[in-house]
Amino acid sequence: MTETPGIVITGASGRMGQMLIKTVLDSDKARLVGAVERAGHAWVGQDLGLAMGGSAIGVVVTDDPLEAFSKAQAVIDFTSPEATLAFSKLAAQARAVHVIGTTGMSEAQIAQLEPAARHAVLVRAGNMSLGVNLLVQLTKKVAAALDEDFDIEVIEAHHHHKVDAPSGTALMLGEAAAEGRGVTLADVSDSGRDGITGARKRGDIGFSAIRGGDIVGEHDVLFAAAGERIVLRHMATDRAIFARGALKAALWGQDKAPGEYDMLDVLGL
Ligand SMILES: NC(=O)C1=CN([C@@H]2O[C@H](COP(=O)(O)OP(=O)(O)OC[C@H]3O[C@@H](n4cnc5c(N)ncnc54)[C@H](O)[C@@H]3O)[C@@H](O)[C@H]2O)C=CC1
Ligand SMILES: O=C(O)C1=N[C@H](C(=O)O)C[C@H](O)C1
Repeated sequence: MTETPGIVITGASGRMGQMLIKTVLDSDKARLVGAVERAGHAWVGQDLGLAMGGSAIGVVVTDDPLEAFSKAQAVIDFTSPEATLAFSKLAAQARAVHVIGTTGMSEAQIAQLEPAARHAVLVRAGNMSLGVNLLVQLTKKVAAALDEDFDIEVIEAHHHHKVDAPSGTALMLGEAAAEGRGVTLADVSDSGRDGITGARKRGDIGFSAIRGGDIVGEHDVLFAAAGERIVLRHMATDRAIFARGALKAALWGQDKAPGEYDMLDVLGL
């Protein structure tokens, strides 16, 4: 019998790291073969199960990503832009599928993933859930059907720890709306309104961010015209939806040619 793919989780102690570890441990389609944390983190050198407050599982948390990746068929990475860039090179070296959930990457950082994608499969998405990826397609469709009499606004809400705005999901939805309208998001994006901003420009796609408490992630795409409004909404109440999507991507990537992919490819949407 062939072994199931071995998975390494980076950012093991994080909100998503811990959810991903539970998801892989619960799955009969994959094995957890490594867990990576940043150098100096209290979990490094500890058994992962004990560090998470349970019983020992025989996986020791390491701060040496290459050593961990060399034993794996996939790396699932929800960390920070800088860490993700470094991991992309090492995952490519190990020929492991690199599933990237990290958000807040600049255009320049995203461009720097390209050399890794020549040697390995990269799957990157600002949101790995089935629901949001369906919403992306719906947004594109609705935007294509309506003209600029409908103002498009993307409104997102997240927990108070989140460090980037607009969220990766909001940007995916904005891109989808722009694509549906046949425009480039960078030309029409309007975020961070404050002060005397002037009236809204026709055709702009606006972004607003709410941060508070333990909100997992909520996204509205509002199409507002004179006399009527359409609201497309996704509400995440459990981070398991992102972890399930990421594991699906890691398994999907096993027999794919090197290159950059997203969750629409994985889900066939
Ligand atoms: N694409 C998606 O579906 C989703 C994406 N995210 C994104 O995932 C990222 C992480 O989110 P959270 O888990 O909430 O953050 P978090 O702050 O709880 O976890 C990040 C973890 O990465 C670790 N880390 C940072 N640098 C590292 C390095 N060089 N080596 C190893 N570990 C390192 C930190 O120590 C921390 O444990 C964010 O960018 C967030 O927006 C979150 C949820 C869903
Ligand atoms: O940081 C988070 O928590 C989330 N980040 C992703 C994003 O930036 O859209 C996905 C999800 O909304 C949760």
